Amino acid sequence: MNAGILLVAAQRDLRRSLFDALDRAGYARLHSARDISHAAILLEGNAAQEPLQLMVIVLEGDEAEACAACEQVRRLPGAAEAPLIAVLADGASCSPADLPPGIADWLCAGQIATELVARWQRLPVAAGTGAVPAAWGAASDWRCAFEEGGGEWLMADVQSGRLLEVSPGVIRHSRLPASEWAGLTLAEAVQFSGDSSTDIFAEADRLWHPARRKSSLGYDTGQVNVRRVEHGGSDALALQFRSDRADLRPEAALSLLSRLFASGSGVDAQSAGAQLLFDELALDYLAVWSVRPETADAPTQILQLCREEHAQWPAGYLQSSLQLVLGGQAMRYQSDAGKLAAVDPLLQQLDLAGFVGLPLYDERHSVLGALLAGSRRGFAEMAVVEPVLRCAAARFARTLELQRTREQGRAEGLVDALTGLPNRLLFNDRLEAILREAVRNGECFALLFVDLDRFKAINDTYGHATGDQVLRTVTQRLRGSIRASDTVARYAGDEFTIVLRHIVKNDDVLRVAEKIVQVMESPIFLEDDIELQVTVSMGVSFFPDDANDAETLLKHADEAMYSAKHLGRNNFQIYEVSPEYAREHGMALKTRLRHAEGNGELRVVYQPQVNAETEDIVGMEALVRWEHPELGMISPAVFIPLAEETGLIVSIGEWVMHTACRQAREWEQRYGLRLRLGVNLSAVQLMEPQLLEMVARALRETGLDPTLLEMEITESISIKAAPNLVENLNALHRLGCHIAIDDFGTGAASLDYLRRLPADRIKVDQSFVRNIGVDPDDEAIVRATIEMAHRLNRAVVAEGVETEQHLQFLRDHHCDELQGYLFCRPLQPISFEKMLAERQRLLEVRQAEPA
Ligand SMILES: Nc1nc2c(ncn2[C@@H]2O[C@@H]3COP(=O)(O)O[C@H]4[C@@H](O)[C@H](n5cnc6c(=O)[nH]c(N)nc65)O[C@@H]4COP(=O)(O)O[C@H]3[C@H]2O)c(=O)[nH]1
Repeated sequence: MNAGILLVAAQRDLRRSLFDALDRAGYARLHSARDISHAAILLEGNAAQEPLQLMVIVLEGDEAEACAACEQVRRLPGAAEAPLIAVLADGASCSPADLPPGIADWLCAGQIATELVARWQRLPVAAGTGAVPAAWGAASDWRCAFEEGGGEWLMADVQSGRLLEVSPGVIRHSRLPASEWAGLTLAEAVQFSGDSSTDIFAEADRLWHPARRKSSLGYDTGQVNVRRVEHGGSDALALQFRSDRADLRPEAALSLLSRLFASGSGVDAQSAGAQLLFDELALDYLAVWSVRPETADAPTQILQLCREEHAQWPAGYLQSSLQLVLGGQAMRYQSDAGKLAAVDPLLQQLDLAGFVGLPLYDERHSVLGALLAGSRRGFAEMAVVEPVLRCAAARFARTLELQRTREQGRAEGLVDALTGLPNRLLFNDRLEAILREAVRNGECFALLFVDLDRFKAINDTYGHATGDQVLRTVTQRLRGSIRASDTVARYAGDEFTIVLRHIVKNDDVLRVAEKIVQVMESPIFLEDDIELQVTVSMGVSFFPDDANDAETLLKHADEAMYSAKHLGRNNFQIYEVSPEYAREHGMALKTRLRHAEGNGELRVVYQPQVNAETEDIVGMEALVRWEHPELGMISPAVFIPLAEETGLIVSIGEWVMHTACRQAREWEQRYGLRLRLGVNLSAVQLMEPQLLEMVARALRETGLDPTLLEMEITESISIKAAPNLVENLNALHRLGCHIAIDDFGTGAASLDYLRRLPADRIKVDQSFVRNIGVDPDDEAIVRATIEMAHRLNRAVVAEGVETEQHLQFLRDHHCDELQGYLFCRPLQPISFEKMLAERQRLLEVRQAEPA
């Protein structure tokens, strides 16, 4: 039995690529972890310390960080002996040479899809770990190492010391036919430098030793390692040889790529990257050209390296190879580029035998330029040179594209001159950034597409100057209707776009949309006593409910805006998915949700609650997240209703309860802080006859003091419609747990709730808190709620505290505790723990200071 494969990568897309690569190859039991603590949680069930089949860890940062990460991963259950493959992330500043000992192999992040499985299968250690693919055949037979990939392996009989077999890699790289190897002794084939070879053979220690391997030119220097294996039923020695020869090998190519990627992406980095390619691939010519198909300008050379100093450079239009590449044709000549010389004066002059020409493409696959590389000797290892050049070409293309986008931005400006709002270009950029952040934090946001009704008529009747005044007034009104953290932009002539961030309930957005429609209805008074009324039609789409990407979200909001126009203008419409799509999408999500818990895709994050006066932490709310392998972080606002519909909420809720109680107990023991833990209970859970038993079990198994646990129940549950609700809550109260009423003020039964339920605390809903300083009616609700709760001896927590103004108001009105982004966002356990440790450190420093 083995415990499966562990994947550790901080970046979601890398985690995804690792998972996909192994999943596609048919490996089961993949534990995909964000970091070491997450990995520890996933391997928690591995108490028997079953060995892991493989561990793949993506390394970021410098050498010390990489070594620390490898050491930590080794300490996980079942990880001590498991083969470890390191992946160097693009940002890693450690080089392959710095990698700690004990790494079975390494590759670059960009190689995961193509290389990971092949490398794993090529790893000799893979053979001994059980569930390896059938292609490996009998685990004890080392023939697999000979059949897979291009590595250099030599196998010798222990008794006679004679070679049994050499891999095709040895034959290829030594340039000696198989017949030359047959019958040789190991000592004739490989010579160790320094040490006595017999000792090394005897110890078979798997360390890399300097050595020379026979070749057509005498010997190639390099390194060798030796292992004792069973081969074809008898004892054998397996030697793996790594040549130092200048010829580019896969390993050298990967190392080159990793250095290329580490060289950054600016213009200087581009020259440094080109120089690296030129030196390492031993090129005689390397050039990068740029072309702008939208203009009639001739292509320009942006970079050139050449060993021939006195070449007469023909103009670009005379270089037929360049013209072909700029026309989108890739060229690839291993050693016969000479035949192009007749038609290309450059190749003729440089006398190139090997030549590769690659178009540089932008995102839309238009040609932006060309990469040309040539060698007089030809390319011996074309199978390696070409992919390296392709990766380099993709990188040059990205830099070129970025430069052009920046130039375009500067030329067009990013801010609309009339209204001072971001223009379409800047808005699109911001929307992408908001989207990335929302994915990272599992947040929802709304996109509003606002179109002025009949604006053209205003322009035609009153002139453009009046039209401009109207647009400025509309801008002010839009800005006044949203929060500072939201974004409004002038998307085109009379179209505006708005992003409302951090939304918890879709109803909050509807309130803002209603408000915009209303404020627009007030007349606009212009110079010359002109009074106008401008109305808007608006469409709303939601992330992630309606789409996961910016383009589709905009498209959906735009479609909804057109339905608002069709419905008589001066209104807003929410994007509605077609019933079939909703059904399919919902079904697919539900199916995935069934496996989310088992697949380890659920996470619990924790948001601190602080004392309103001291701002010191007094509690935390546990909030669940679903890290879907394809869709990214899914907000509970999306999947809790699905979980409720399917009944899965019972097991998900139980998992959250256990995880959060265990975490709270751990922090309590480590920091001695008696932090209250708030856990949400859904209506479905509250009606469950086994609720009390489930909570009692979680408390018993984790050892958390019941008085530290607080159940958060939403006020929108109807007491009448929920059998067992009052009994369940009374029983939980008797157990010692606290009860908090969540979203207070949003339901119709607030007072009834307070009267009939054993509530200790109420949480003022964030839709009211958000409007402090904006809407006097909502301020009055917050004030009244605090007063009433205090009169009934209940404590009050305000949710969604985002600004200093909110804080001041709540303090002035004696709210007890606060929760919101002003203090802290919901945090992953590792970050929450860092915060607790930092708090403790500060306290200790303060105590140590003389009074
Ligand atoms: N805009 C804004 N938002 C803030 C701020 N401070 C906190 N929030 C968000 O407000 C929500 C507070 O949780 P809630 O009202 O219980 O509302 C929760 C709760 O009703 C439900 N939920 C979350 N976890 C669970 C769970 O484990 N079980 C159940 N049954 N429901 C859960 O999903 C709802 C949404 O949760 P989240 O998306 O995590 O959203 C959280 C939190 O991220 C702020 O300053 N500004």
